[in-house]
Parts: sequence; structure tokens; C-alpha cells
Amino acid sequence: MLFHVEMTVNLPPDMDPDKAAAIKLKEKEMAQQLQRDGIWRHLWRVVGQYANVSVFDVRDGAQLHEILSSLPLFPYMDIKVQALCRHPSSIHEDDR
Ligand SMILES: O=C(O)C[C@H]1C=CC(=O)O1
Repeated sequence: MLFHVEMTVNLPPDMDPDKAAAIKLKEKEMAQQLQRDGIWRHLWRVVGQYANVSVFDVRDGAQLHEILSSLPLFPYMDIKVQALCRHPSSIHEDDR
């Protein structure tokens, strides 16, 4: 099942820079592993914002929640989720 996810990062401006760097590094490692696993299908930067637009391929909303809430940046992100399904005019057979 595909989900469109928008994440906006709001790190506290007074957060210790070393702590922020460590969180971002852990987030990057996890994001890249989830991409290698085929779960985090798309990851795009929103131009001009500390935000991304992503597509996740997961079993259901419960699995997506489990993944999103385990991200190191989760406590510092506003997250919007929309469930997706195949568009009848899509020519891409792999869209689910
Ligand atoms: O930078 C971001 O958009 C937040 C988050 C998503 C992937 C990652 O590495 O960090």
C-alpha cells in the first residue's frame, strides 16, 4: 500500500549542534536503509524548505506509523499522510 508523506523538520534553534548532527546522521542511515529495503520509495526535497515529500510502500497504516514514529527526527517533524491507490489512467502497472 502506497502513502504520500510530507515531513517538515522543526529542530529547536537552540539545539546543541552536535546533538542535531547526530540525529540527522541516524535519520540518514535509517532513511537510506528503508530505501534499500524498497519501503521508502521516493524521497524528494521541497525546494526552499527543510521538508520532504516521500512515498512509502508498506503493508498498512499501522506499519507506516511504526516506521515514522521510529525515525530519529520524529519528535521534531510535522507529518502529513495521504493514502494512495492506483489511478485508472495510470500506465504504470507497478502502481499499487
Ligand atoms: O531531511 C529531511 O527531509 C528529513 C529526513 C528525511 C530523510 C532524512 O534523511 O532526513
